[in-house]
Amino acid sequence: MASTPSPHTTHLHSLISSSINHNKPSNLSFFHTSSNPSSFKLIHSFSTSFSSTISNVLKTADVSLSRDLNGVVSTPKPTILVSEKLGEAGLDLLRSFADVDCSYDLSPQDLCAKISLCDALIVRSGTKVTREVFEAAQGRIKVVGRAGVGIDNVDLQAATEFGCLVVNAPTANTIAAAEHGIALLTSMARNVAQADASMKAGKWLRSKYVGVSVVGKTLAVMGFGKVGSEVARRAKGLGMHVIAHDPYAPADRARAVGVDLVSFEQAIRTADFISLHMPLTPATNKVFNDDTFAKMKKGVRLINVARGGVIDEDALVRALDSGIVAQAALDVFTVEPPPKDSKLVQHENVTVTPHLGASTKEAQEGVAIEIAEAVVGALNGELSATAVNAPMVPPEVLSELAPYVVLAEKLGRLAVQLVTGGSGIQSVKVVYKSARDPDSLDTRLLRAMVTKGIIEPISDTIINLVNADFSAKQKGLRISEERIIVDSSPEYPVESIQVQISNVQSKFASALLENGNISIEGKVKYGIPHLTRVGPFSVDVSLEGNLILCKQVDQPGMIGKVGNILGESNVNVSFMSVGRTVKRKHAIMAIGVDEEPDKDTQKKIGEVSAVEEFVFLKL
Ligand SMILES: NC(=O)C1=CN([C@@H]2O[C@H](COP(=O)(O)OP(=O)(O)OC[C@H]3O[C@@H](n4cnc5c(N)ncnc54)[C@H](O)[C@@H]3O)[C@@H](O)[C@H]2O)C=CC1
Ligand SMILES: O=C(O)C(=O)COP(=O)(O)O
Repeated sequence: MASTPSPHTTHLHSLISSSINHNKPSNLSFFHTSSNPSSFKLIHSFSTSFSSTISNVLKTADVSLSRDLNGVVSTPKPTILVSEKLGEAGLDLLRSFADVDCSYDLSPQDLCAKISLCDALIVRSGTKVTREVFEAAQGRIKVVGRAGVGIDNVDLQAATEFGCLVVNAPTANTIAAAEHGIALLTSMARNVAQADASMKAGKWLRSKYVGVSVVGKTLAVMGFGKVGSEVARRAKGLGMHVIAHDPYAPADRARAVGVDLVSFEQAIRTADFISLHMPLTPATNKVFNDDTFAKMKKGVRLINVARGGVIDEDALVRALDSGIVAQAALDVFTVEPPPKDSKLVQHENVTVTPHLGASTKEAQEGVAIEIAEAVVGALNGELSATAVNAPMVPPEVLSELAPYVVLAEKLGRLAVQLVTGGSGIQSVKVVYKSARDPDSLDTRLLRAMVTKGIIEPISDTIINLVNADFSAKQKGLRISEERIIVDSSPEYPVESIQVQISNVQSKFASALLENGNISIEGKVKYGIPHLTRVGPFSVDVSLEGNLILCKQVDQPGMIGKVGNILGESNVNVSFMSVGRTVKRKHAIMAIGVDEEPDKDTQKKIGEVSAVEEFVFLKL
């Protein structure tokens, strides 16, 4: 039996090997391209190995190492396509890490043609990242970065299905958008744009452009998020009475700004000015329509720096013509740019800007840096704090869960290999034993990794944190979780993880519990994932290399017999553990092996008279 390496080394090795062994040809390996992984000095720091684990979770990086003629290992740079103008500071940051292709104004066809050569795509609001784009990417694109807030131009469902992470830059343009909202509000109230245009046309129309004052007027802020609350704060400074409608905003946040949260109806019935700051979603699509305009105070003034699609634009023209809406100031449109003959744009009571809300120098530099950091981080395998279609897992949680993440995937991978081929897996249960309060144990990562371990060996799909739940659902696989509180140290997040697969046949009957479920259980010991239970049998082997599970009559000499057969075939045993339920009845041998025993060797093991069943499993 091999001696146990130092926990730290083995921990690192297990983290690395998990990313190496589990890569598929279509998803280039993160660390090496050699056929002999052990020939590499792969890891020199914990942070590198840690990032490999995270990459394994996200599989966002397509960063293979290669050797030059002198054998020096180098990492080919990823390629990032930037399809709309981005601030220089962000571009510099991207260029220090990747080959950056700034191709603005691409047609949808050109975008589809380019995308399969890119690892990441950075867009603003002008690029439609459709399902066709993800299909055309042929699995290469790993991250879409939206340099701004609204992600309605990205098909999130398609991104998720293709395992592509979407990140945005949610904070850097908030003030710019709020300032633009206020600029539109005040310039509309005083007819600044119209008066300016008329003067430039040689006119001097003082009585035509008498405006309205804003002080004392009621402003309804629709959507009390980052931009909405900043607009509210500024409007208070102008002496306006501010109310807000937002079904998800906490009342105390509104109170802190001196704003009353009211219902949608109350907001639109009582406001003199209505400013829109909600996202465009199926629920908000055309929420301002003939019906809602009819309920508004006659002469209301409307500002939209959110998304054009929240307004039925034809209905707005009607409301302007009838005088329900006295004026509108619009930065955003259903179709951008709107048609040149748009009645709305041409309407004399409408002030328009070409989607300039985020367009200040300061905001654009900020957004560019924010998105560049998010995209580079994601390509490096870090979980993003601004992920839009994946759970945001704080770094401290992630670092604590790292070895359990590896354990979870290996248990999934082992469990599925115990299922007799052809049995459809429908129901998997993951049981976590932990001393921690179930509410403080975030298991999304672990569940995703169990799912990955189960699905990847039996499908072509690369599973990651983004698409794990979706892929399971697609395959009709129900993954349930149970958390059991145990009386151990809460210092460790998880005491053990058990994976059960129900209603299937097993090729290793000893892995079945009394309830007929295949069950395997593991623990992290000294940072190393271990298999600790197979069905009702206790074992204790480090989850590295490959594994032979062998059930035999519990009698002397069995270890020697099987060990000899493996030795004769030059198969190196790394770990071995024997477990039994009752003395001298049946026992299970769990043998870690470095090489895969050939068919002949496996046959010989099966022929040992006391061996009742055995199975070879790849980790
Ligand atoms: N014109 C421009 O250049 C810019 C436009 N925007 C747009 O402004 C909008 C708001 O951005 P942020 O404040 O940063 O986002 P946010 O996510 O901080 O705020 C949005 C708020 O809308 C609320 N909301 C969701 N559904 C709602 C509904 N049915 N009714 C009322 N409220 C609802 C949410 O609860 C949230 O509080 C987004 O659509 C964004 O795309 C943002 C920046 C620049
Ligand atoms: O951040 C947003 O939601 C915006 O609308 C800004 O859009 P832009 O990046 O200027 O095309």
